[in-house]
Amino acid sequence: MNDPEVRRHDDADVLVGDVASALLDRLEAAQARGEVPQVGLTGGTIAEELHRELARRAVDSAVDWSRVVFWWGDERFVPADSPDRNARQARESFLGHVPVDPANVHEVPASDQVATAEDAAAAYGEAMREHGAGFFEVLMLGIGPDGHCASLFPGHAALEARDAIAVAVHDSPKPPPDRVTLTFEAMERCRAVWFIASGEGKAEAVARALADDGSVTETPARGARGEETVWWLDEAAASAL
Ligand SMILES: O=C(O)[C@H](O)[C@@H](O)[C@H](O)[C@H](O)COP(=O)(O)O
Repeated sequence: MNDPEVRRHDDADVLVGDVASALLDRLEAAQARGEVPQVGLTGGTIAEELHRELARRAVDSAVDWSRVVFWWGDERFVPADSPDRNARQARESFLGHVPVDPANVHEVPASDQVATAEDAAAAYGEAMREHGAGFFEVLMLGIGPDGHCASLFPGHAALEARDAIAVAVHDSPKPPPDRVTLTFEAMERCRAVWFIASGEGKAEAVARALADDGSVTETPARGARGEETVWWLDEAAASAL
């Protein structure tokens, strides 16, 4: 597991363009090796911008979208058609605009499909085991001002989860309160974990996440590491480094 790499960009537009370009290149390379790459998407505002940019660039890329498998790093435990669902936002901004194979898009079960967030986490983890995932080519993550990533929030029990791919989260400080999140253990099985962060509002959390010392309990993003970990930042988000 390598040390995190930081890649700085002038502004959010340049940041989103570079991440989109790098992701498309990585998917093409994986497919050229005969692989069917698995990608973990994330929620959040800069992720939405990335999704729109990917949809714009998809038509000119060599990626065979029917041979890319999509998962989510976390999801809100709300009804499937809720505007709060990360999957709904990703379908509207990205997946609905590229020819993915619906069988390759694995949403976390919603609150109108299973009884509890615990059931959703168990089913999602089982789906990942069945499909040989957990070895994501790339897992995308955002970071909150409090240093959370996915739905791993400061001081929450999910930070300590072991022997589980996904767990339920309740009383999330970021609404909605009930969620499902990948665990740090699942993230460590990813070839690459890519954080994307934009704006002054993230600068302090980014600096805490990348500091030489600090606690994962206080800044969960410190605990999210893949075989490689890249922080894609604009200058505003990098301004406290
Ligand atoms: O489900 C979620 O809420 C997201 O997965 C969450 O982890 C998000 O990535 C960060 O909170 C950053 O969100 P913003 O980019 O909107 O600040």
